[in-house]
Amino acid sequence: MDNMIRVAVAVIQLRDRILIAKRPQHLHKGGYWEFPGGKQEEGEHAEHALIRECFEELAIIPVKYSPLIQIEHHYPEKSVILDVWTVTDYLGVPQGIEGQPLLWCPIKDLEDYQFPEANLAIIEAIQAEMIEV
Ligand SMILES: Nc1nc2c([nH]c(=O)n2[C@H]2C[C@H](O)[C@@H](COP(=O)(O)OP(=O)(O)OP(=O)(O)O)O2)c(=O)[nH]1
Ligand SMILES: [Mg+2]
Repeated sequence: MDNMIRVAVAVIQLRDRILIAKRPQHLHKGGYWEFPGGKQEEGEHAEHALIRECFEELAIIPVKYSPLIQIEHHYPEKSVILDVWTVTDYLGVPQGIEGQPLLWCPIKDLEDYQFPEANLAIIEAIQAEMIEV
């Protein structure tokens, strides 16, 4: 489908925690928790979108990252392909550059937060693949 929106999503891991952010109220899925990220631009490589979104939303630069999962999801109002990456090292200290609240959530507690529907599969992948250290 050519009206799919491709989204780069960063699962930023520090030991047994993942960084989550609260989506600004005025956006699609506003008020839900999310993994930082955003829309891939026309002609942009997926990795570049990941790095750019981390910088724009958190002021960090990922240096160690790998693909985790790709999810196609159809919301009533739009269809997305979430291109999800695990980020295990980065430069800088994450800050909510767009005023979004940030939280380092223990991996085992992720299901206690309200995420968009498509994120269920991401949380399952995190809990299945990430070894708690
Ligand atoms: N960033 C992010 N987006 C998600 C997640 N789960 C999920 O369904 N989405 C959807 C919601 C949005 O429709 C889309 C991401 O768009 P976005 O609003 O973050 O895009 P963006 O940062 O480029 O922002 P903008 O273009 O609206 O300024 O993907 C998630 O965990 N993180
Ligand atoms: Mg975003």
